[in-house]
Amino acid sequence: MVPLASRSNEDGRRMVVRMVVVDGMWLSRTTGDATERTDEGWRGESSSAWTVGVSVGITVQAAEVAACGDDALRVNSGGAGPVSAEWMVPKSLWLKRNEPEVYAAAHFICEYQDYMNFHLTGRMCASINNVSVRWHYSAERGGYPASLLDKLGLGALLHKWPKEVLPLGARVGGLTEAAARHLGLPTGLPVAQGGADAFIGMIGLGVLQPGELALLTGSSHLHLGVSREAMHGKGMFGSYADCLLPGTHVVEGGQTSTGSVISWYKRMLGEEVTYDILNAEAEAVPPGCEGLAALDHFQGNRTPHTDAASRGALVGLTLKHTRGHIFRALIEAVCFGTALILDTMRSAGYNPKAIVIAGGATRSPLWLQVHADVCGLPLRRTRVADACSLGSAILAAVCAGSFADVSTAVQSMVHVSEVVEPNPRMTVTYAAPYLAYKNLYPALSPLFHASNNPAAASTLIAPSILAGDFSNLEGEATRMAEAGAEWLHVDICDGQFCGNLTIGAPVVKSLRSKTRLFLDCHLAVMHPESQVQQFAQAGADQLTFHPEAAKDSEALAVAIRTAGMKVGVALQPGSPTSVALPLLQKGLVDTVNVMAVEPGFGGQPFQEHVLEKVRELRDLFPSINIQVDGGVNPNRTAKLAKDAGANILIAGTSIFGSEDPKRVVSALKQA
Ligand SMILES: O=C(CO)[C@H](O)[C@H](O)COP(=O)(O)O
Repeated sequence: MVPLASRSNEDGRRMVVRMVVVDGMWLSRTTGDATERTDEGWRGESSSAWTVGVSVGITVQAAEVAACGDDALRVNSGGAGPVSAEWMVPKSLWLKRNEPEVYAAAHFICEYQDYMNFHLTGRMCASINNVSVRWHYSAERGGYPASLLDKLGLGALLHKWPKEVLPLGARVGGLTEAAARHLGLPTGLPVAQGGADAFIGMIGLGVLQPGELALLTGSSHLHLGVSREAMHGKGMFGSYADCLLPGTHVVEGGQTSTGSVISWYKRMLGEEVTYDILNAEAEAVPPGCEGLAALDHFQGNRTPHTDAASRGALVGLTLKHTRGHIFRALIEAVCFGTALILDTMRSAGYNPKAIVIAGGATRSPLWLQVHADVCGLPLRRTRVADACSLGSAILAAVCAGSFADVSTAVQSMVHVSEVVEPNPRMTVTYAAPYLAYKNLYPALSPLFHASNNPAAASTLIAPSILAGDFSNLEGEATRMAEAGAEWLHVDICDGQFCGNLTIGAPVVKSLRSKTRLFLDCHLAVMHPESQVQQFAQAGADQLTFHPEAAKDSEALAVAIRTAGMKVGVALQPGSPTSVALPLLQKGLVDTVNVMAVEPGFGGQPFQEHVLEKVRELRDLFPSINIQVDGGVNPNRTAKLAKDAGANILIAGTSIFGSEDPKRVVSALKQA
C-alpha cells in the first residue's frame, strides 16, 4: 500500500482524498477508502464527488488572484486582468479557503483530462496546452508559477500538481488492462496527450505558423493567433508559450455572442424566415446599413473591453430600415468586433497575416466575405469542418508514429478548400461604419452600468456613519433606515492616506448582518487593492477608492466589479476630474464621490469650488451616480450639490447631529 494523505470521517472511517479535479466549469473531488498503487495505476474506486459552480464563489478568488500583481499575470490582459474563475489558480485558492481539509489532504490537484489519462494509463501528467493556457505555466520562466503561488499562499500546489508536463501528441502511455476491458479496446493501445478544444482546433485548421490566426466560430468567436515572440497587452489574453508547438506562442481574443446573436434574430422572426431569405435581404443592403449600427455584446464582451455588464444595441434606426438592414447590421457588428480584436492584438505587437476559419459562420458566403472585407485579410477554409476532431486525429496519428511530428502530419491531413480574398475597395468602405462601431461601447457603457442602478435618477441619502455613535452601530443603522436613508456611507480611514484611523472590513461585516441598507464603503486608504476581497466577503455593496492611492486603478476597478461590488472613485477637493476620467470613459465606474471636505473627519466646512467638478462630470456622464461628500446640510449646500448634478448626498454631522434625522433626510431629498 502506498500511504496517501488521509483524514477521518465523522464515523471514524479513514477517508483518503486521492485527487481534486478541475474540470472546465467545476471542481470535483474523488475519494477512496482503499488506495493502492499497482502496475495498472491506482486501485480503489471513487466513492464520492462534489461540484462547485464557478458563479457561486470562485469569482471572488479570481479577483484576488488578479489583484496580487505577480508577473505571471501578464497573460491576463498584460496584467490588467481579469483572471477567469474557470482557471486553475482561482479554483485551487477557492478550495484552500473553503475546503481546507480537502485541499490539505489532496494528493493531486489536476484537470479532468489529466484525471482521465491517469485512469486510462496509470500515469499522472499534465498537458503543456492546459498548463500554459490556464495554469500560468511558462517553460521559459521556470515552469509552474512559483512566485504567484507564493503570493497567494498556495506554494503546496507545486507538490500537488502533476510533476510531468507533456507536449501535444506525446504518448501518455498504453491503455491499462482495466481501461481496455472497460472500453473494449486492446490493452497497451497508445493514449496521446491532448489539450483544450479550441487550441486543438488550431491544429485541425493547420494554424501553426507565426502570423496565422484561427477563427473558431459558433455561438461565440474565438481568435487564436500564432506568434514567434512572446507578447502581452491590454485587451487580449496570452501569449501562452509552447502551448501549441515548442518555441511558438499563442495570443487569444474572444467575442461572447456572435452566432448566438444571429440565431436569436432569426428566431424572433419565426420559422418561415430562413437564413437564405435573410442573407438575400442583407445582401441587398449597402455596407454600413445606411446609418444603422449594432453592438454585438448581447452577453457582455470578452475582449478587448472584458466587461460582463456590456450589452447589445441597435443605434441609428429610422423608418426606412428593414429586417434585412438589421440582419446585416448584426453581421457587420460581429465582424467589426473581430476587427477590433485584431487591432488590439496589433497594438500589442501581433500582426496577423491570414485567418483560417471554422464553424457556423462559414455557412454564409455573405458573412465570410464581410469578415474578409472588414478585417482586410484573406480567409482560408479547410476541407474538414470539424477542426477540433481533426486536430485530435492528427495528435493521435503523431502519437501512433504515422508522422514524425505535428507539422508533418498537418501537411498531409489538413487541406485548404477555399480562400475568400478581401475586396480592398470594400475594406475602405467599411472604415467609417467600423469607427461608428468602435464608438458605441464607450458611449453606451455608462448606460449599461447605470441600468443596474435604477435609483440613479432620484436623490439618495447616504448618512456618513463617521458622525454616528460607534458604540451602537446597529442602532445607528436602524435609525438611519427609519429616517428614510437608502445608503449607509462607511469611511474606512487608515491613518496614512488621511489623518484619521477608523474601522475596517470586520466592522462592515457585523454591520452587514444588522442592516439592509446599501453599504457604501469609502476606502480613504493606501493600497486599496489589498482590501477588495475582505470587503467583498464582508458584504460591502460598493467599494470606493482614491485613484492616487491605487497601484493600477483600472485593474482595481475590474477587481472590485469582478468581486461583485459596485465601483466608486473618490476625488479629494484638490483632485482634478482627470484622475477619474480614463476609468469613467471605459465604463468601469458606477459612482464618483466628489469630496467637498478633506477626507478623514466630519464637521468641516463645505468647499464650494468642487461643484464645478460635479457639473463637468454630470455633463459628460448623464447616467452615473455622483455623490457630494462632506459639509452637506439642508439649509444651503444640499441644493448647491443637487443643482450641480449630484444625485447622492453624503451627510454625517447634519443628520446624526439632529434630534430629528427623519426631518433632515427628507429636507435633504427635497432641497
Ligand atoms: O468623507 C468623510 C470623511 O472622510 C465623511 O463622509 C464626511 O466628512 C462627512 O461630513 P459631514 O460630517 O460634514 O457631513
